[in-house]
Amino acid sequence: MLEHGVCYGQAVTSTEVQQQDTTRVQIGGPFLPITPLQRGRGICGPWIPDDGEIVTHTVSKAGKMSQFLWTSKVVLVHLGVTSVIAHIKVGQMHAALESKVLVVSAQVCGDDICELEENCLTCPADCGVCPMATSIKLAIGLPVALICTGFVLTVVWLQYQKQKMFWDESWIINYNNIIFGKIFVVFTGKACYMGFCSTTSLQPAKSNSSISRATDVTVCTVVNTNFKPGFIQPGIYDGRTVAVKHIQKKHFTLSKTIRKEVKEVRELDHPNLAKFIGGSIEVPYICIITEYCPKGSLADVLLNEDIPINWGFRLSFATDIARGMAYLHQHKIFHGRLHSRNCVVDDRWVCKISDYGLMAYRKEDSEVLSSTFHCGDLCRIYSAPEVLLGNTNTNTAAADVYSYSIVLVEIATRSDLISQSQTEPVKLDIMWRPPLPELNVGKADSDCPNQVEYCELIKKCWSHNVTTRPTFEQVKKMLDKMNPHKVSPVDMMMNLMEKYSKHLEAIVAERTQDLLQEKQKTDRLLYSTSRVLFHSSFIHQIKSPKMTGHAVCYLNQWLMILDKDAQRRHKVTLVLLYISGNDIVGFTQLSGSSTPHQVVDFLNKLYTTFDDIIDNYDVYKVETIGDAYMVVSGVPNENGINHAGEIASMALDLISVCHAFKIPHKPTTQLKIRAGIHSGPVVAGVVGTKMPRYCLFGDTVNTASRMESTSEALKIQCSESTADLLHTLGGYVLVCRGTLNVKGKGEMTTWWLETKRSPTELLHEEEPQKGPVPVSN
Ligand SMILES: Nc1nc2c(ncn2[C@@H]2O[C@H](COP(=O)(O)OP(=O)(O)OP(=O)(O)O)[C@@H](O)[C@H]2O)c(=O)[nH]1
Ligand SMILES: [Mg+2]
Repeated sequence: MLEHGVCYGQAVTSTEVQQQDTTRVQIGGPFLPITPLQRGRGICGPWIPDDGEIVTHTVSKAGKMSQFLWTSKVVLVHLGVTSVIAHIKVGQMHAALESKVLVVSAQVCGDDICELEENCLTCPADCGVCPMATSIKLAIGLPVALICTGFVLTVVWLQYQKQKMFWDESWIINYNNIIFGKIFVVFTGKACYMGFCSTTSLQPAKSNSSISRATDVTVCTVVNTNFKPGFIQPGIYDGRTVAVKHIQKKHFTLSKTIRKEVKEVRELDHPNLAKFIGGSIEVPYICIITEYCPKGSLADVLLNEDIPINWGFRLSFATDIARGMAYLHQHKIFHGRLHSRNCVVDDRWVCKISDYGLMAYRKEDSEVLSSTFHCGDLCRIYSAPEVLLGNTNTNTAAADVYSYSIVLVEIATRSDLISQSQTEPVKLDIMWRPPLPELNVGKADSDCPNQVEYCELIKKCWSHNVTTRPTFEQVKKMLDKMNPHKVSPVDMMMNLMEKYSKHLEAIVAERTQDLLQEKQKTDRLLYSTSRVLFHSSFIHQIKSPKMTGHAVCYLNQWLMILDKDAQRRHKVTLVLLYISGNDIVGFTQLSGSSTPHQVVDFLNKLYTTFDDIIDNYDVYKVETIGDAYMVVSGVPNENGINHAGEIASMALDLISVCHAFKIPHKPTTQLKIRAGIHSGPVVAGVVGTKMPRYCLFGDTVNTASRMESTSEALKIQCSESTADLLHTLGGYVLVCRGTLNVKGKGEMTTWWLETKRSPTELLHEEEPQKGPVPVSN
């Protein structure tokens, strides 16, 4: 059984192990490769034969670990649970120790041996790095290739676009497609503004072009003498308003230079640049079409004293120009003609640079190529000294900065330096500078927030030393520093408008107060007048909330309201009282024998007494004409059949008061009045606009009048219809007068109204009266 021994002394190499197809196992501690019967090499056993029998044997020697030969370890080649039996011989004593161990495969990555179980993925250290899979190669290579191709294509495309843009002629506008309105020019004494008339008058341009254009040129030449040969005309192109700048050229060639210029300006896009839209190249309608800014040029805005421009606005304009110019310079475009008329203000109060670039395109026949400003000598004030001296190219960044300094002065002073220069030839001196603005410093809106820095900026910008002039980027920063809490122009405008509206509100409140006071006065007047003219219920009606919207003070509206009343017929009772001096002498005689003053005094006293009485009844005094006093009941407020009773009771009161009434200037003369009452339908309404009166119309009025005229002094005559109503109401004593031949009416039975029984009298009556009151003839 112990035919195989374990021998020590020499370890095999891994190559050998591989070659010998052995398995290395380790049961703790250093391992030994096991090879079957390598006796020749001094190493033997233990080994496990193929039959699976687990047999091993070793001879142990005691000793220290360091002495090498102490171990009794057995190296097995069988995986799984196996027994390790150690036969130990100490002297004569033999001992066998068995230990069960689990033998596992030991793969060591990093031993420079690529085991079977190992591969490039699990152990690249031993087996080497796997070659890259084709899919990975594709996954990496494809995007890289795509990116590279994309890049190349983009470059090519950009180049193509550049070339395409260069040759592209879509910007060329057919002049016929521009619709022009009539130009109007507003003189403010200092500046001219141009704008549109109503769009209804718009006509296609060419039809009347020669005349209208000539006129337009004349207008503008007159206004801006010598300043500009061209002019800006607003027009409508492609549905939007555009600024059309005509160029006076007899010939036009779309040269490469012009194509290049156009391409340059078409590529520009900045909120502070008036956008180039296109141009017409058809002689003689050569023009450049740009975005139209409705507020006009900066000069127009600054010189218009009606526009409140606080310092927030001014700095905003200055910043806008600096931004636009910085953008232009960034694109290597130098303006060369920067002045306040080439800065335009849009409807949002944003300042934009106009007339930039396109030097060859806009060059007019009359211009010398080298000249910069169209405005000639007068525009010299904007030209940098080095330009005037001809030392440098006309279009330089520094020259633009110099021009900008003059614009800054204009912004600060709101003055027209060009007009002033006409009277000050000194400005033709290249050393000339406008005086630095004297600005108010303070916290108010109208004050410059930082006068020193603003003037410093101007000085730097117009410095004679070109190199010390700031760039527009620096100018922007300086302005930002000056105006740290800047607000957008629209917000500023809103603030201004808010202030303005508050101011307006105060004015409106004041005016409203005045109006209210006036209204109160009118109401008072109206009340007092209407008390005379109308029944109080009308006034109430008119002033009721229902009538809101009808201006109380407008009499015509009253008439409308009251006229509606006329559409109805009312059942009313009317009394007409007529004054007669005595049986023989009527009112005419009475007034004939009295002074007018006495008559007025007398009537006033009488009617005041009457008016006091009628207040106690549901009646409405229709009118008093001379000696006639007409009262009605049943209108405007209907009251069933009570109108007869109300009028009857009132008439009795009036007659009784007449008994005691003393005519002031004839105290001994008994006042005698006649009264006649009739009930029937009337139409009520207000007629006329002058002294409008609530009048009653209808036969009832005539009949009542007949009742009065056929009545007797201090008596009340009633028609049959009134008598019937009074009988129905009860309590009235009526005596039938008999039959009367009434003019226009024929035979009429009439009644005298004698008295009215008091409630107590009525109670004491043993038998209540049935039917009509007993009548005594
Ligand atoms: N409302 C409005 N007015 C403009 C516009 N552009 C120019 N203007 C006005 O038209 C006037 C004439 O403009 P231009 O023909 O360009 O002449 P200029 O600007 O004075 O001078 P150059 O441009 O240097 O030739 C300007 O002074 C402005 O008052 C605009 O877009 N809108
Ligand atoms: Mg211009």
